[in-house]
Amino acid sequence: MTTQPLITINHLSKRYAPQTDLILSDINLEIAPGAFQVLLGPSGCGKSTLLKLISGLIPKTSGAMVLNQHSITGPGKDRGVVFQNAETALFPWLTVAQNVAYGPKMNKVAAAECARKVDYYLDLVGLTAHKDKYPTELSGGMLQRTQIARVLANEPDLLIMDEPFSALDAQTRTQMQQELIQIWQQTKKTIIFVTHDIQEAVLLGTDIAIMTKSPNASITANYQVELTYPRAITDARFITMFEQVNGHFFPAPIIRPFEVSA
Ligand SMILES: Nc1ncnc2c1ncn2[C@@H]1O[C@H](COP(=O)(O)OP(=O)(O)OP(=O)(O)O)[C@@H](O)[C@H]1O
Repeated sequence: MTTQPLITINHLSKRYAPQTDLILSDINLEIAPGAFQVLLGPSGCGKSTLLKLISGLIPKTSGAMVLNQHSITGPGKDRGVVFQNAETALFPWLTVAQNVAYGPKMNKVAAAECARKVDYYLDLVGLTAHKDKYPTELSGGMLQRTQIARVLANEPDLLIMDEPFSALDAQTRTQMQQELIQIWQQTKKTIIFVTHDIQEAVLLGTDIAIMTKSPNASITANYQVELTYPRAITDARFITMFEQVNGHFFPAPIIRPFEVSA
């Protein structure tokens, strides 16, 4: 990495209770400013645990995490977290616009600036026409867009996303993936995005870190994906990347219909 990393993780380990296995063991990762870093691993390997550590929501067992040249010791305004379940992350008694305004208001941002931020981020996620609706009146995709706008309105350096699209139907998910790439390109935020979906990882990431199973989960590779956006799953280079990543989890070659012999 030639530029100074935004975040550096060195020899990070985590166990939840004394005398129990390490969930994460010796995690090492550098993330460049502006990267779209995907964390890809099997269910239960500790992806959410790693995100919670980076978010400062839980303490590490050992190792170091440095963000913007400061050690991570707790939650901070420099990080914003987008959760899988947007419904529980939003305040149901506030409208879409009020949910987005919540963070800036808490941070005592002046009313005019707060209104400007709300307008800007609602426009960015395509929700201007729905700003007066309440969360119960929104679709799954709209809920997730609201959550993204709400987090972005706090203008964090790092957007931390924990399987944000996994509860959505396939069509909405594809649309949200495309929209997220546009949001990322427009805001130039650094994103850490957890998924266990290999296709989603190759569609989105500039970098894809491969996690092994827990206990003692670690990162065995961090692929730089050289493909331009928007990416097409039918592109030969996409398929090559997919197969390379897939090989970490399913060593046998993928059998395609045209390869199956009668
Ligand atoms: N608060 C906790 N106390 C004890 N063990 C925990 C706690 N939270 C998670 N774990 C354990 O840590 C391991 C990793 O869990 P984690 O949720 O981080 O994995 P994950 O990769 O995000 O899983 P998934 O993809 O299924 O969401 C699991 O064995 C889980 O049971």
